[in-house]
Amino acid sequence: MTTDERNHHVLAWGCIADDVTGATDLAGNFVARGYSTIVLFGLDALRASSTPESRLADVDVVVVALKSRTAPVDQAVSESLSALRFLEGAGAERIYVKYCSTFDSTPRGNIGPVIDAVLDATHETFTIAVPSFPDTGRTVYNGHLFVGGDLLSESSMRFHPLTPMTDSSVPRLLDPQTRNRVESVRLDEVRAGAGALSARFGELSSGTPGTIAVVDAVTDDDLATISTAASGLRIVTGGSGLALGLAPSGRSDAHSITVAHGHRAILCGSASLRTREQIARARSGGVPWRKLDLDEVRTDPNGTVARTIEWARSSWLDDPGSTPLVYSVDELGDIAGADAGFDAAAAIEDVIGAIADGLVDAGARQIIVAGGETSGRVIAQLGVQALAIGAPIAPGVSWSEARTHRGAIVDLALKSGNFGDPDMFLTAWHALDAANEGGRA
Ligand SMILES: Nc1ncnc2c1ncn2[C@@H]1O[C@H](COP(=O)(O)OP(=O)(O)O)[C@@H](O)[C@H]1O
Ligand SMILES: O=C(O)[C@@H](O)C(=O)COP(=O)(O)O
Repeated sequence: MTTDERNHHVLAWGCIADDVTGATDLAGNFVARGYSTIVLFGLDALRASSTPESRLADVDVVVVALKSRTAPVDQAVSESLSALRFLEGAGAERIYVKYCSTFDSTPRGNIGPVIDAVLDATHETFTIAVPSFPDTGRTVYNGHLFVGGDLLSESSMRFHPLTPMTDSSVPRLLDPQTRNRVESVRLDEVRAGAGALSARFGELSSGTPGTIAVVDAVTDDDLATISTAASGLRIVTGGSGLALGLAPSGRSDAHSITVAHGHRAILCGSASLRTREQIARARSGGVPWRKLDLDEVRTDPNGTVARTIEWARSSWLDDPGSTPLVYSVDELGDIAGADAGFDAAAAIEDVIGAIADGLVDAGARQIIVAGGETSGRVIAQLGVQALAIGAPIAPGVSWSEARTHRGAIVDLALKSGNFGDPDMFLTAWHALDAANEGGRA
């Protein structure tokens, strides 16, 4: 934390994340570099923080978590601008626009329109776009995004229920979304070193309209070079990986959360390949499970919620340490298309949100939620306004501490669809168990 002459709190970074798991992913990476970081949710949380000093004292980074990735473009832009105004009011020196490391978007947006709006509002004309997050297998080479060595368009992301990714070229994906010029900065230009790269950014930053440079990065060292070269930029954009390129802050107290005592549960609305692997591994590991029935969700959502909560209660009665798992997709064929006659995605989000609320009322205090959209719904339903970041579980996933609208303290692991080891639903609890003695994780 730094302070200016008027002893006014200055944030090193203010971040605008387009979904909730993405926000905790980014926050975890800032924490890993020693920045004390808080995640705030949506506009209500921002209004509640109109006197940021109390909530933001001793914080280096604020990540505002929106649920704007698949919102209508106008809404995504206006919410992002509200977040920007809040962050600027809170004294943010630099702004980080966070989107998915698999560039989840449609030809209309929302990545391009949000970047355009943030550049306009800050009177900046140049920024970089860096989706790479090598620790999770996402790399960019010659402008092409790879997921674990496969082109994005040949990865499981081509089947995403909301943002199917069928092209791998980041410049080609971004171009129809933005009013700015899109340029590609290749790996050899990155490997030429931070000085040369910074000069290249300088060349690209002249002229009208403005420019968004999609920068290749294959390793954490590339991210460090980009981060150094971009140190003069007020606005940066990317996945969370770029934060890992920052020099360490030197702070050793960046993460710490209360270990909440109570039952455990796992809630998955994610259809991602890795989540499906984690579900299969948990089921074969003996975790009690319940798969949501789409017909029942459509015809009797309230009954579905009530029966699921009752089932979880009976699992805990049988074994108080059990981790009941609720999910909706085993295989791609389970995903209801637009022809299902109802908005299955929204209905499942609503049901999982209500189940989360009921489970907390029933005593759940440690919960894994899989999927960004799903996590956004759960956070809204629980009325969570802020998250503190705790122990890491896997690249991009950490435990966090929340206070619900009824005042319960709950530890949450909000897991991006494709993140975490296949056995994460069995092993993520170890970080809390290990910290139990001291009560902090
Ligand atoms: N069986 C299903 N049919 C259609 N949509 C579904 C189904 N199960 C889950 N969904 C929806 O798919 C979306 C998954 O998005 P998200 O939660 O971000 O996870 P991920 O991106 O990992 O798939 C959510 O809106 C969820 O409600
Ligand atoms: O950048 C990433 O990959 C993640 O932070 C992320 O945003 C993933 O989104 P979901 O898969 O929708 O959780």
